[in-house]
Amino acid sequence: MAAVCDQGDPRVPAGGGAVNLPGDGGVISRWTEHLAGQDTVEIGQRLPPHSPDCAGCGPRNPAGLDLQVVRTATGVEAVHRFSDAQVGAPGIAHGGAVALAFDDLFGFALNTVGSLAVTRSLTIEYHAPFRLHRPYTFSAQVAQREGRRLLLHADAWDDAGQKAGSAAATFVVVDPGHFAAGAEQGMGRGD
Ligand SMILES: CCCCCCCCCCCC(=O)SCCNC(=O)CCNC(=O)[C@H](O)C(C)(C)COP(=O)(O)OP(=O)(O)OC[C@H]1O[C@@H](n2cnc3c(N)ncnc32)[C@H](O)[C@@H]1OP(=O)(O)O
Repeated sequence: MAAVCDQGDPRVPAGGGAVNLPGDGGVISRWTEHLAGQDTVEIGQRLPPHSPDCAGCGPRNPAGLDLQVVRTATGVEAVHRFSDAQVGAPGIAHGGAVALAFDDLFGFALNTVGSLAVTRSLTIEYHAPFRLHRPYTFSAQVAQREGRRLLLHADAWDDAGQKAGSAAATFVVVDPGHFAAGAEQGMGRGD
């Protein structure tokens, strides 16, 4: 099967694409192609970042989480340790950083349905504090599709198997033109 992620350098996803917006550096066209190739993604395979500068998964963003996401049988998964840069209360990850992790992981779950979509609503349940430097396993999947609406669910567990958080989101399917204004203004600091 064809790989959608260039394992050699996750900063440079493979592929081209028919949709090109000025100023996007090819990010939108590459991501659209990855989504279209969703049935070629193997279970356990790492997925490419949304962009090199993405706050959730971009390896080039020094303020980002640098999430490493893999495809699972039912959706996507990431094991993540929050760092000192994401501290809220002492020793505990900021709730907004946890929400970022869930939201970005939902963006990867789009690979299982092959649609480009954006977050319309996001609800987080914080069951327990997310401790800094401790590994948490985040798992997400698309639960339902109703027209343009995608209903998604995610959970996060600590390394003792206790649920630390869960999330529900509604994403709305958009076409690549949705990102045109942002692309014209530059999608990241490298553009
Ligand atoms: C660059 C590489 C790519 C990368 C792509 C992946 C990157 C993922 C990154 C993580 C995700 C993000 O951060 S995304 C960034 C944060 N999110 C955003 O910026 C989105 C901002 N919002 C918008 O642009 C807009 O509101 C849209 C596009 C989401 C929707 O606007 P619209 O197109 O006018 O659609 P609208 O008619 O309002 O709603 C569409 C349908 O959804 C329903 N709907 C609306 N709200 C809700 C709701 N809360 N719960 C249930 N259903 C709802 C409506 O009833 C309707 O149903 P019906 O009448 O059709 O039945």
